[in-house]
Amino acid sequence: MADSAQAQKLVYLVTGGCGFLGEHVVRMLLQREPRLGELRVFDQHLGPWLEELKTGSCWGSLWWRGCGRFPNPSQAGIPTPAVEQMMLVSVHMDGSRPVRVTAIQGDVTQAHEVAAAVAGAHVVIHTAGLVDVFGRASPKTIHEVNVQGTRNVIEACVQTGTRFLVYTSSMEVVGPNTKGHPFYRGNEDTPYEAVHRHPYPCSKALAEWLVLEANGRKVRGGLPLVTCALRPTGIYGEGHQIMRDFYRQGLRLGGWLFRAIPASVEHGRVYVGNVAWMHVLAARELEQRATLMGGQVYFCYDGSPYRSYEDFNMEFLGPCGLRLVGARPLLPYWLLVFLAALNALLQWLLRPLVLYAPLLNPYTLAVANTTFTVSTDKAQRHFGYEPLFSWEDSRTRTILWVQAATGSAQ
Ligand SMILES: NC(=O)c1ccc[n+]([C@@H]2O[C@H](COP(=O)([O-])OP(=O)(O)OC[C@H]3O[C@@H](n4cnc5c(N)ncnc54)[C@H](O)[C@@H]3O)[C@@H](O)[C@H]2O)c1
Ligand SMILES: C[C@@H](CO)CCC[C@@H](C)[C@H]1CC[C@H]2[C@@H]3[C@H](O)C=C4C[C@@H](O)CC[C@]4(C)[C@H]3CC[C@]12C
Repeated sequence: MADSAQAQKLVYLVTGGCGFLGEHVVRMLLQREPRLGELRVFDQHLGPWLEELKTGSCWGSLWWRGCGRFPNPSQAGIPTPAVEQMMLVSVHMDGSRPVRVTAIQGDVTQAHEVAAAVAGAHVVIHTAGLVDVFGRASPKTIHEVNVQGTRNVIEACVQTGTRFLVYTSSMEVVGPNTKGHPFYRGNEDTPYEAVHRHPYPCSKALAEWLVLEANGRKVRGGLPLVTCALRPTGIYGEGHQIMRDFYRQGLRLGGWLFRAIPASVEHGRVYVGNVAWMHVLAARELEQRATLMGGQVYFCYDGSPYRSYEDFNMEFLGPCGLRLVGARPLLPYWLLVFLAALNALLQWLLRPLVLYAPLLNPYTLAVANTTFTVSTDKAQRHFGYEPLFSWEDSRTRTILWVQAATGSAQ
């Protein structure tokens, strides 16, 4: 955004700001976005850490909770959301600059709630999504949240005059595809047959398309909307629940995990802090580099090594005391396929009675068992992204988190 506006304080909205990635984006903005004046954290479930922030060393002043009125709702004639809101007034890390943080409990599927939250924001980072590859939610719900929710965010930007939108997409909009074709260290231009059947990747692909297609639409006031999409591979780091689940499973099995996937199958992984940093940088640069970045997609990458899903997890779980048994998969692949299909059948049979949603199903097996890694520098070339955290830092931080998060489980 223009140099003359150096002193201008910007209003950011992060949807899904209390999720695994969203929390890191929120914290990153507070730490690393000098022009942040107000931060709106929009989520269906507000995290308790938001309240804890006010007592942290970098936060202060006052906060209040209740049915507060949203600060700027009437600007575009948008009604205020009928949701509980929590408002925090904070100071920035260096103690020099006040940043207002407003937590908004809301649902992206509700257009009026989204519009009220977006009104008056300069930039929207849309990370809210229903991440479900285990069959916990219905395909309809996944579509509503991921596709209709994204449509609502776009329409809210158009109606209220917000010009900059960064969307958290996923590697899964590309693949692995249903045919199990490897994507070996590919980039944004690598040809690949992107064929999806599962509701989650289908919804992410459709939502990404909506976001990219909206680039250039005129927003209220007549200026064009500028959008881009970031595609993380498998994110890891502090707050990664599946990593914690694997650790707990290993503890239950006496400290052992059993190899199911060949070590030669590479699965792309990226540290959450670097993904968050990429979002902050992309959002910051969208105005200045609108022509270059508008309508573009970027894989999220960093210095994390190329490994199989299980070997990569062992980088963290090993130092926490777990061992991965077997240089090769202990079960033949056909048996895994059978077990995955059995799980799917059981899920279907039991659905009227109980939700059975194990980690292993035909889709997760296919993802874990198909090479999908990226090698690109597009984000560096387009908006100057360099990973903020080295592999060593990312690894250490994740290990410390696993140890702390699971301390009580031991
Ligand atoms: N975790 C990964 O490995 C990964 C990889 C690639 C892309 N992504 C994408 O990153 C984004 C964040 O994923 P995550 O792993 O942090 O998941 P998450 O479930 O931890 O976070 C998603 C957040 O969105 C919120 N949310 C869900 N439905 C909502 C609704 N209807 N209204 C408002 N908020 C709602 C949730 O409450 C949650 O806080 C998602 O869009 C996901 O598709 C994740
Ligand atoms: C076969 C099992 C033996 O141990 C291992 C199953 C692991 C799976 C549960 C996970 C393997 C790959 C993961 C996915 C991947 O990292 C990328 C994703 C993209 C993102 O948009 C959402 C999450 C996920 C689909 C992630 C989910 C868990 C895996 C399928």
